[in-house]
Amino acid sequence: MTAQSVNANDPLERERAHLASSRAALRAMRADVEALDIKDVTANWVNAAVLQRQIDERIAALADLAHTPLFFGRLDYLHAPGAEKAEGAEGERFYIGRRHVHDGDGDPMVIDWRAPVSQPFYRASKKDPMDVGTRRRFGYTGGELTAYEDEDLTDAAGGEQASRLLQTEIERPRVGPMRDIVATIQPEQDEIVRAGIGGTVCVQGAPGTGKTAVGLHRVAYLLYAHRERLARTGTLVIGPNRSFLRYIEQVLPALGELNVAQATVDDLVGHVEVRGADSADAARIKGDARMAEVLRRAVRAGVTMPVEPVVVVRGSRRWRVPAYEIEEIVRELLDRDIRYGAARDALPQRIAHAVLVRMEEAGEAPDDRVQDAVARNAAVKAAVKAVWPAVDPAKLVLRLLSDAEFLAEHAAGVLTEDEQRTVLWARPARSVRSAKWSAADAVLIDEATDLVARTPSLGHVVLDEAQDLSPMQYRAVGRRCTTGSATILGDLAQGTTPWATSSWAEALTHLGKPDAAVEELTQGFRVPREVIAYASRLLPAIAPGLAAATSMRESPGDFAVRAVALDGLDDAVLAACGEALAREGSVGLIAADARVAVLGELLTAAGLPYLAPGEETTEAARLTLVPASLAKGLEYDYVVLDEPAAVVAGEPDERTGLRRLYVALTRAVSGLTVVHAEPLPGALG
Ligand SMILES: Nc1ncnc2c1ncn2[C@@H]1O[C@H](COP(=O)(O)OP(=O)(O)OP(=O)(O)O)[C@@H](O)[C@H]1O
Repeated sequence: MTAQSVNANDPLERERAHLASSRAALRAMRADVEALDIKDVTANWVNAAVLQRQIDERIAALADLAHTPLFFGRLDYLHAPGAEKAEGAEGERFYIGRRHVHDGDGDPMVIDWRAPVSQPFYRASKKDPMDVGTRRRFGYTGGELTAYEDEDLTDAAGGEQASRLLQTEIERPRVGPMRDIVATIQPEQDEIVRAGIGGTVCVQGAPGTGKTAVGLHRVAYLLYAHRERLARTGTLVIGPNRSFLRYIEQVLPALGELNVAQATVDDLVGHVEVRGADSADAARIKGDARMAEVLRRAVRAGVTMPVEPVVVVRGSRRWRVPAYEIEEIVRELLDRDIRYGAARDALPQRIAHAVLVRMEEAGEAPDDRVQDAVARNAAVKAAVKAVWPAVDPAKLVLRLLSDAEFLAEHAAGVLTEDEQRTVLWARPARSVRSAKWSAADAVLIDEATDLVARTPSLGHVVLDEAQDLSPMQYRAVGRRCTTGSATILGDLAQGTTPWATSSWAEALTHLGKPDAAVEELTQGFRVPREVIAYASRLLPAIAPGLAAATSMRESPGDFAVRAVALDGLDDAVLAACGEALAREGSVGLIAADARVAVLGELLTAAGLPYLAPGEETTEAARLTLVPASLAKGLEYDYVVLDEPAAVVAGEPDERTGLRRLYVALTRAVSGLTVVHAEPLPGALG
């Protein structure tokens, strides 16, 4: 492997020339789209608006961003791809980049990283060169092409060597939001990114192993490989909270994908305004999958067997369907596995059919229109209303949580009496609007809504930080991809909810994808070696059996644990922040939620401006004050961790506390300073 820097008249100049002409070609592609005149092709303004929006998106996607290099790699194939590998068959050269660029003749100048031809860039090795002779990686400095590095894949004898450019990319200081990793996706990551759309993949990975990155690149890949299908069905990325979503929101647009929706689980089930909170016990029971059975029973409980016949009067004739026959229809609908609302819609037609049979027996020849008319007949409507009443999902849940008898009736044998008491509201709510709904209640309403009418399925859903979901939340996500697939990302050791999952097999079952493959990522790209070793001391207590991540970072990282006297804590924390700010990159001060207000005042008094998590760090504003509860998924170059014991004490039980601490300890990219006055918790002491 050779790394080279600027040197006139060398291959680097030729590569720069290719970059310049590729950029010119991209500008031309953009100009072509901008010049499109849609006046002649659209007959009405609705079409015109839709088309114009598509054109605007295409123009945006064709932007030449100064700081995202147009290509980052080159593959020299030994033969033309697909051609006979006969002797003498000529090889072909492809530049690999974020998007496809072609010249005026339509010949490719840059190939999209997601194209099949690009795959060897990520996967080829000396053992399996995939018909590639040379793999070239490019190095950029501020948008300028400044270096390249070649790997001769035909030289099977020479060992595999780590790439300098890859190493530089991994060690690069972080500022601003999350960035894409297209230039450096690793083989085991690529396998997940390019997994087929048909299957659901679940990824267990220690902190910083690239789960989020892999999930986002997988959506981008699927959109490329199945554009039409996913444009129709939709894609969605689910993250734990707003600040996390803001942190990741620029990755997909940078890859040219502007139409991927983002949401939290709470957003998905936003049927009511959430203003209340549950005790941990109540939330755990409300999140238990057994609640689905309670709801199923409660929804169907409104169905009552008819006692009266239905009598339809048409003209001078009366048609009578006896109660027992309607009961048969109702029983049959109950037995069928269809939604409550769909069955309710079917019932009038079924009763009308029974009337029509009688008409035919009497020698009439009614057609479909007659059946429709009978189905709309007032007597039929009244019967349906009595037998199969409409269900308002929110009202139903309101009643379950307010009315002990109603709950007992449907939870009998499913929830214990104790559990029933725990979920019942202390003060029953009067209306859906005035009720103090909790997040778990909203999930129950979502389940009830789906029992009434099927939730539409998306084409692909990415679920990040999945370990924190309750079984009922998994069900809520699962019904949004019943006919599609999902990518489930998480780390059992980072589960910090009282209902956090302890097994992926179980989680996948609740999600409705029990056959999904579970993959594990162990190579860590974020946390320095010493820091991950320190944090991993907590693993036996928080997730026995899980392996610690390795660290791909060569620099050992700065790591310090400072014990101070109780009255010296605040000053020591300020000093540590000052030291971190003297370095390059972002700084995160992570503290127990209860300490955040005090620390905020302290920073302000010290003249240190700070941001909230999710607000974009810039060169000018590099310090973020992070409540431990929002640290998940985020990363900072330097982390100052305030009083670990307080972080642990902020959680309802010790294991959850230690897991929260594990999350906080694994946010650092270049260095971590732990400042404490109280004894260090658990295995850290
Ligand atoms: N192949 C790669 N090349 C370069 N950087 C990478 C690669 N994979 C991951 N990274 C970087 O490592 C960091 C951690 O990645 P990411 O946030 O996706 O990890 P994670 O597994 O989701 O972590 P956590 O469990 O803490 O949420 C990010 O800065 C990401 O860009």
